[in-house]
Amino acid sequence: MGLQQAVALTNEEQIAKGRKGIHWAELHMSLLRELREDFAEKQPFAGLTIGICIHVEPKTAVLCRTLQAGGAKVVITGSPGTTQDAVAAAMKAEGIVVYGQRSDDRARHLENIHQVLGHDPDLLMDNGADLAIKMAKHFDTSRLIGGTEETTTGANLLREDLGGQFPVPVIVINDSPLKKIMENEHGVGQTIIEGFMRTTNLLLPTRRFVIIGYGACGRGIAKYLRNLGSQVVVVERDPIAGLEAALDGFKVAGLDNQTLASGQVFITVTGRPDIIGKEHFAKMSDGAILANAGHFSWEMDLAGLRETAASSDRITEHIEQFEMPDGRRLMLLTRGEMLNLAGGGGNPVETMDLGLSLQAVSLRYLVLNSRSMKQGPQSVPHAVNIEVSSKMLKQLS
Ligand SMILES: NC(=O)c1ccc[n+]([C@@H]2O[C@H](COP(=O)([O-])OP(=O)(O)OC[C@H]3O[C@@H](n4cnc5c(N)ncnc54)[C@H](O)[C@@H]3O)[C@@H](O)[C@H]2O)c1
Repeated sequence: MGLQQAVALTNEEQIAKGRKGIHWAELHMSLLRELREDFAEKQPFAGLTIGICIHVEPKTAVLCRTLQAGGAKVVITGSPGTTQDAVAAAMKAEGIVVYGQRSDDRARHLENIHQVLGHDPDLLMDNGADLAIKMAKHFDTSRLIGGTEETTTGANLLREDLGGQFPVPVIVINDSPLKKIMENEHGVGQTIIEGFMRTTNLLLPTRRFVIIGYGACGRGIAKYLRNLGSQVVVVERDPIAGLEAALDGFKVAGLDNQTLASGQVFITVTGRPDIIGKEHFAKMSDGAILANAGHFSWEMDLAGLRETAASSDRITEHIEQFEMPDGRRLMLLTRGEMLNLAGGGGNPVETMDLGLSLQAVSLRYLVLNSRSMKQGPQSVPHAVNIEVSSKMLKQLS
């Protein structure tokens, strides 16, 4: 099938399209539907504003509706490159305040974060600590009750950049064993492959992948790829995680000359910056494909790649070709943004039902208990994990 011509939709058409996507997600999000009924009755967020930074797409729209049903004013922005404009239009039509659009870059994203914080939120739901760090540095935090943080990257930033100091409790959703198992491993594993297939239209069996980072996400990607016949080499800094990869049957190697020359696809998924740099680009083979599954595109030195390349050319919506001075071509997928979100449909609906229910139940927990909790980043309370896992187990079995 050839490329389809993009046709601009009217706002009404965008709303209708967004609503259909949200409807499909909601049909498969039984945990959030159940919570929505409970929240509608008990109004745990009555009079409160919840400031959110999370990908704007159908599943998070279902979460926003759930919080809205519980009495909250919901103000949201997405992450650069992942906002679905039709979903944003449908959310706005339901009274949710949405900032941002798909074409936003990092600078525009930071302006959107500022706008969300301008609504004086009582609760924060963050994805990459953008809201929390900006609020701690530039806004009055006196009315803040607490917050949640979705990602490993955000938790690292809170713990390292702010030294764990934040004036209210922040529940780190990613620390929940439930999210690690269901979303990071199985959700990301399945959908990074979907993103690769959709953006490249290439065969998986026999293709040589190098997965950098063998945490929950990397483990999922490596295992799903192997199940589909790909050859996988794992690069891992931590010897414990490396040992686990080896025991799971993968070749574990450094990002050395041999790995760089033989790899056909490199996927970063560490949550850390500058994992692949100029010295690595210099040794990759002609046609090597670069993709990222980690939260920020900073895992590859893209500025360095642009600087070194003799020229670059966008050859499809999602593939940019960089011609190096020696004639080799490197192919960057989805601008280095998360491949499963920027190039695919994002994590499977059921995994997000679990992750986003952890968010909703944690926010309710903060409203009821924040005064007795310690300040700063902390794990998901046991009671929240038990409530959500029991419901999910019932659904899946
Ligand atoms: N794409 C998505 O939908 C999605 C979903 C969840 C999480 N994430 C993101 O994916 C990233 C990884 O998440 P996770 O839960 O797997 O984290 P994790 O902390 O469990 O795993 C990261 C792994 O990377 C390794 N690592 C760090 N620096 C390295 C280096 N220089 N070389 C090799 N290995 C290195 C660490 O040792 C660790 O084992 C984070 O940025 C997270 O926010 C993305």
